[in-house]
Parts: sequence; C-alpha cells; structure tokens
Amino acid sequence: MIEARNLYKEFKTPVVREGRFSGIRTLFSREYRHKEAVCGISFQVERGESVGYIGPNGAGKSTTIKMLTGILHPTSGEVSVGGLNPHKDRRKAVRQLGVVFGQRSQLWWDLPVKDSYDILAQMYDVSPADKNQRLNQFAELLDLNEFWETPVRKLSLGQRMRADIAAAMLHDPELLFLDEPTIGLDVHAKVNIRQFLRTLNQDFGKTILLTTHDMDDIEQLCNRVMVIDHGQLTYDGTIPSLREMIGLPTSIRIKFRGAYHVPEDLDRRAHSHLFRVTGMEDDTVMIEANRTEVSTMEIIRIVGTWGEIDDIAMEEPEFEEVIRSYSAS
Ligand SMILES: Nc1ncnc2c1ncn2[C@@H]1O[C@H](COP(=O)(O)OP(=O)(O)OP(=O)(O)O)[C@@H](O)[C@H]1O
Repeated sequence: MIEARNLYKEFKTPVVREGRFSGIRTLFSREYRHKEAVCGISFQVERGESVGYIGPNGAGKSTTIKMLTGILHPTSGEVSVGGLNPHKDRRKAVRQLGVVFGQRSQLWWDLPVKDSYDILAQMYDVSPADKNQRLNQFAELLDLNEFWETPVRKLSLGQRMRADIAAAMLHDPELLFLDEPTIGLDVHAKVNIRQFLRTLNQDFGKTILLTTHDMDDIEQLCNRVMVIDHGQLTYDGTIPSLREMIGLPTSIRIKFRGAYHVPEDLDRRAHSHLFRVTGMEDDTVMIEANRTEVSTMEIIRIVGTWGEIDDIAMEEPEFEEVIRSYSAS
C-alpha cells in the first residue's frame, strides 16, 4: 500500500543576516543552511496494517508524512502510495488517502461543520447518497450530531478532531495518515478517537499510519511501530519485540499466605542475576525480573520456596519508558 525507497529530504534555508537592512540582505543572500530532515529511509506498509511512526521532536516524522502525501517533494528517493506517486499523480493519489494534522484543521473555520462536508464532497466527487450514508455512520461512531450546525471555530478541540477525522474519511480512502490526532485532548476524547480509529482499521480494513508522542495511542492502535531518529529509521517491528530488545525489567508483586522467608544470601545464589528484590511490605515481596532471561514459572518455582504464595501480580514496563530507554541507547 505504501512503499518508500531511500527517501531523502534536505531543507535549504537562507542564512539570516543581522544588522541594518537585515531583511533585504537575507532576501538576496546566497548563503544557505542545509538540514537533512530525512536521510534515506525505506519501508513498506501493507494494506490493512496499522503502523505507529514515532521519534523525538525534530526527528523527521512530519517531513516523511508530507512526502508520502505529496505535500513535499523528496530531494531523492521514491514514494509509492497505492501504486501511485503522490507528488506526480497528486489528483489520483489524494482520492485514496485521507490526512489529519492534529495541529491544523482542513475544515472551513467560519462555516458550520455540515457545510464543510458539503464542500469536501463536491471536491472529491462524492455523490450525495454516499456522503449521507457515510456521515450517518460517522455521526453515530463519532457523535457528530451534537455540533452539526456549529461553526468550526466554536468547536472544542475534541469535537474539532472528531469532525476532522470524519472529513478525512468522507471520500472513503483506503489509507489514513494521522499526525498527532490526540494532541491536547482529555482522556475521554482520546478514548473516543482511538475507538473510531480501531473500527476503521479492524472492521473497515483501512490502512493507518499514525504519528504521535502519546505511547498509549501506539500501544492501543498499532501492531507495528517504526522509530525515526535524526532522519534515520532505527527500528521497524512489533511492539513486543521492541520491548524484548530493550529488556526493561518486569515488576512482580508476590503476596504470601502467612509467614515467608527471603534468603539472606540471595545475592550469592546461582539464580541471583535473574531477578532482584526491590522491596518488602507486610505479606508482599516486590521483585524485578527480566522476562527475556527468566520465565514466570521459574520465578514462581524459586519464590515458592520462600513461603506459600497467595497471589502474583505482574506489571510490564510502560511503553513510554521502553521508548525513552530505546532513544537513550
Ligand atoms: N520547511 C522547513 N524548512 C527548514 N527546515 C525544516 C522544515 N520543516 C522541517 N524542518 C526541519 O527538519 C527537521 C525534521 O522536522 P519534522 O517536522 O519532520 O520533525 P518531527 O519528527 O515531525 O518533529 P515534531 O515531533 O516536533 O513534530 C527538523 O530539524 C526541522 O526543524
């Protein structure tokens, strides 16, 4: 569905002059600063996938999305979206893709939401019957009716985002690009939007490429994640294998029934490198273990010799922490 081959983008900006007539001197400057925003990345996304595209600020995420959607022309490399070049075949390509930029709306600021949909339907040649059928469906899933007649500028951020996602899907594209779709939203609004995106992907088979700084978005919506840093793709794979690669410890709380005894020479025992005790309170012992090195069964077998186990609770490291650790490595 999407193919990027050796995609490269360099921005060239004139060096800003200082002092008298600086504006005019900058305008005629022949000195440029070069910024390599995307440095030769390649990947493929298959139809029906939901892929998270993440990385620190300035890593090159938006620049990539802009090249994939035909807004920016790559300095070199090739992009194909649904078999088309989004820059050269722009008219045809936009029909099969929807784009949502969380920070910017594609709706008409002063018009009621429903009028924006009428304009978009005309622009994309969507018949009135198709438009109504889709809007009815979206209205139900995204609760659009509560602000149907409201001018876009008066919508709350959550309402605006719901209206924008519906707008991006009005011409029924196969592929949806989302750049920070939950930025600034409260928990309830995020849940609502994630639910809709899940429905689009799982029930309607739409392909999703999602850029976000919210790791909960990624964990809840994506089966694959690509990490970009300084313009280079540093990871492309599943979330569980990224977790495994980073190997952050799992926290385990073991509750004992009655008395228990943690051996004093635990540090010197053969299994000491597999886990460590991080705390004890009343009937509970907390340990941290790297589950790529030791199985849960093995942990139970060892701590079972300390007393009678009543309950075990595991807490995997937050995905946010995994990513932080990955970026720092
Ligand atoms: N139009 C432009 N002209 C010059 N430099 C640019 C331009 N657009 C982006 N850049 C630079 O390219 C680099 C990548 O920017 P990009 O917006 O793609 O990053 P990002 O990963 O989307 O960041 P963020 O998470 O902050 O949105 C940054 O250093 C940015 O300053």
